[in-house]
Amino acid sequence: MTSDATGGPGGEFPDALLSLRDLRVSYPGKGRRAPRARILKGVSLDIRPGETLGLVGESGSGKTTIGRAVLGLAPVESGTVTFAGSRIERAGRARRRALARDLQVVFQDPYTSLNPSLTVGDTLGEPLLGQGAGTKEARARIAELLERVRLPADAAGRLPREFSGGQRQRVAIARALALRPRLVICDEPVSALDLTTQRTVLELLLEIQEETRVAYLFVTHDLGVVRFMSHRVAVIQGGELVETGDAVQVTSEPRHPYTRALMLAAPVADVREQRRRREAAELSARS
Ligand SMILES: Nc1ncnc2c1ncn2[C@@H]1O[C@H](COP(=O)(O)OP(=O)(O)OP(=O)(O)O)[C@@H](O)[C@H]1O
Repeated sequence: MTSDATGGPGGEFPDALLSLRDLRVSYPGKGRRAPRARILKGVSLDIRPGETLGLVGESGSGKTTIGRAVLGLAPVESGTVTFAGSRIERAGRARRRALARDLQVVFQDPYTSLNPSLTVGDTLGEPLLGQGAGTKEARARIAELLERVRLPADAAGRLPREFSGGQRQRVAIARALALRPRLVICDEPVSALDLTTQRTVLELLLEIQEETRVAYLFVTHDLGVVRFMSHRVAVIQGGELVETGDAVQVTSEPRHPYTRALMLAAPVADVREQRRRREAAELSARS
C-alpha cells in the first residue's frame, strides 16, 4: 500500500514546496543474510509554502526517518523527494550545501545539538560565513536573530552551557533561521522542555512563520502539540501514512483506527476530557 498525504486522490498540491512520492527507505539487515529493514514503505506527502504539516505516530513508526530522508541522511531505496521544483533524493554534497540555504532542521535535544565549545555568536555566524556573508553583515544578522528569538545581545559572547534548555532551543531555532530557509524540519523540538517553556518556544515558531512564511515539517508524538502547531496532519504507522487531513479534523474526528488509538493513548490530566474523547472516538468508530 502507498501512503498518501498529498492533496487528495490524484490531487497533488501544484504549489507544493516539498513533495515526497512513494518514498521507500531501508537499512541493511544486521546479519550477513538478514533481509533489509524496511522503514518507509512508500510515503507520499506535500507541504506548501508557509504551511505546517504535523507528522505524528508512535515511537519507531518512521517520523524522524522521513525528515532524515529529506535532508539526505537516510538511504532512499526508491521514490522521489522534490524541493522547490527540483529532485533532491540523490543530491550530492555540493548540492546539499547549496540546499542548506533553504532547508534547515531543529533537533529535539538542545543539549546535544549545539557545539558546546562554540559561543552562541560563532554558532549563528557559522552558516552565514559559510554561505559567503562578510563579517560585518554576519554580525548584524546575528544581532537581528538574537533579538528575534528574544535572547539578549550579549548572548553572542556566551557558551551554550550558560543557558537553560529553552534558551538553547531558541539558539538552535536562530541558527536554523540564519539563512532565511523556506522549510524547517522540526524534529520533536519541544519534547525535552518543560510545559511552560514548550509553549513559549511553540509560540515563537508560530510568530516566525507568520512573519517569514517559512514552512515546517513538524515531527512530534504529542497530539496536543501537533494540533496547536499544524495546518494539516499526517499520521504514520509502521512506515506508512494511514491518515492525513486538516489538523482539527484529524485530531478531533480521526477516521483511521490507529489515529483513534493514538488519541485515546494520549495523556490528558482532565478525567472528563478523557471521557469526552473516548465517547467521541466510539461514536466516530460506529459511524
Ligand atoms: N541507522 C539505522 N539503521 C537501522 N535502523 C534504523 C536506523 N535509523 C532508524 N532505524 C530504525 O527505523 C525505525 C524508525 O525510526 P525513526 O527514528 O524514524 O522513528 P520515530 O517514529 O522517529 O521514533 P521516535 O519517536 O522514537 O523518535 C526504527 O525501528 C529504528 O530502529
